[in-house]
Amino acid sequence: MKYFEMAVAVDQHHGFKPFVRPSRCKLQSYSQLDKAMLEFSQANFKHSLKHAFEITNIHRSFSTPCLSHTTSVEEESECNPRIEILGGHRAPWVHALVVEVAIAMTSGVNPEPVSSGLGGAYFLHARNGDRIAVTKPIDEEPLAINNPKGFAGRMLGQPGMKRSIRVGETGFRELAAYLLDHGGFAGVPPTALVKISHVKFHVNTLEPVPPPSKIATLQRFVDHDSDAGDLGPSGFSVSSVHRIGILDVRLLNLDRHSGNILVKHGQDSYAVGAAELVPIDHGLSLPESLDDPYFEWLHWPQASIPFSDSEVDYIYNLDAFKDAELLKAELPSIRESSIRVLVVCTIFLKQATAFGFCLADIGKMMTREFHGEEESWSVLENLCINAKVCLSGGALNDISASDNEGDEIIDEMFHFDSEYEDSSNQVSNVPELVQSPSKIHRPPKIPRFLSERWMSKLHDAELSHVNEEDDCDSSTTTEDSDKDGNNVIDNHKAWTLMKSVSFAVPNYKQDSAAAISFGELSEEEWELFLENFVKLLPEAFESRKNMGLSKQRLGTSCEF
Ligand SMILES: Nc1ncnc2c1ncn2[C@@H]1O[C@H](COP(=O)(O)OP(=O)(O)OP(=O)(O)O)[C@@H](O)[C@H]1O
Repeated sequence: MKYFEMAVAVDQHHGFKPFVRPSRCKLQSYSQLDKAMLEFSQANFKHSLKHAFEITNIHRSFSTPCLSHTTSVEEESECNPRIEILGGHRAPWVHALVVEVAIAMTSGVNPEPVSSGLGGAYFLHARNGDRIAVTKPIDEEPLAINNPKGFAGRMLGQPGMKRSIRVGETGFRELAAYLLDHGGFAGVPPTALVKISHVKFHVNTLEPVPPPSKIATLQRFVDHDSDAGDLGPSGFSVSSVHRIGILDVRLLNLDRHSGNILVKHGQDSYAVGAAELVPIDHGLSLPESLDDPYFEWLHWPQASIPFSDSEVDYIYNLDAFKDAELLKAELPSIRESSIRVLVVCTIFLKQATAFGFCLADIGKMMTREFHGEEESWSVLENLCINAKVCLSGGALNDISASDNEGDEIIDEMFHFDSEYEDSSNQVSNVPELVQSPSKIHRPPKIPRFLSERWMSKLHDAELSHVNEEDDCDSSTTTEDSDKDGNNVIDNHKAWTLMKSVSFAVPNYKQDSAAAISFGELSEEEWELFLENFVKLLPEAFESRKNMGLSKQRLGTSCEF
């Protein structure tokens, strides 16, 4: 049983800020505390302000580490540890977590640096020594200026470990993952974005400096027995694997390695399928452009088991646009380009599930393939390239007229972060494995579906699964002559043509420097892109299914 006194402090920048200190009021549970804190902080502004003034003296006299009502001058001079919520106010359990941490900070225990991982992470302890939270300051991320593990060097906002995610922006994504994990479906631990002041964190300087204020993620510590890297997957429950996989697909998680999955054994620690999994570390999710995800579960047998009815229901009820609104409301710092990646991946997941694919099928379609030293676009990326090709409809006729203009249109379809090239020169102390490629290549060549060159390529391509009618239609009716006798192509016919061939042509060669992004599209283009994308899905899925079935047939008919 815990005893708390609750109060709310207010400042003009951050609104309501809860603080507590051990006291007389009795609460039955943390959920009750969380609810009470939330209600309290949402109370009438004037009342809370008055209350804040009333409690200011109590706060000071007790030297609590809580959120106080102070001016910025007072704030500077005050040196008690402080914590305030910057993001996640309305998320469940967040207030209880922050309150608990605030109380723990009274004990003056220093954060315990976590040895694993590439970024700076710290365990926070309760007075009794139990770990209660993990905090990760954003300036200690891998490559960020104060990284304590030798991976420092870049400025906030420059490309990070993954070029599609900037340094200093992984914290938003950790909170986004928690916000999007509706009903705790995947079990992302309660997470908030906080500002922590007057606490000893790492700073890369030899000068003695007072502990700085840091923006950090704060996540509930989850008791666990090991991580997924310590065990074979046979012990993991099917639903745990599916739920984490569903989250990863929605977020296009680039970093779901086994160390980012905590394992809690069931009562019988050796029972098959009994262990529950807890996903952590979502900082490399929601990239600004499509990228190559890493899904550790991809080859676990559980991922090939069909989704259960309740999982299918959950997926069916996902609303990509509501999720986008949620992120915009709760996390204004998340970029539109990342939100659009969420929308594309959610639609892809929903449609693929409705088509009957299992988690492994879906994960594979999102992952790039390597052939020798060459990497090829994923099925999802190919789809998006094709849906973007359709957007250039207005300019399509121009492509055949001039190679240069055609190149421009192709360039527009891919995202090249010119900052990347510039910023890579400023990198220092960055291990070779994460340095930028020395040369930025041209974008991958994609078929110019209206140029003569591309048309002839199409005819050469193996169109085994394309039905004859479409084939015949596309070859005879898509080209007309303009008044100068040049071939021009009607957009509608072009669409029909593209639809019929887009999954028959070989994967376009992937170029490591290119990425498919959506942030640059106007609202109108974005809507049109999504329309195109959804139209293309059934054909792509059918094609994929046929590939799978033919492989299966090959397998069963083989005699050894
Ligand atoms: N919510 C949590 N509960 C328990 N332990 C945690 C939690 N979050 C992180 N940890 C522990 O802290 C370690 C480092 O955390 P995390 O993986 O998030 O850091 P990172 O620096 O981003 O790592 P990476 O190099 O994998 O990106 C984890 O391996 C895990 O042992």
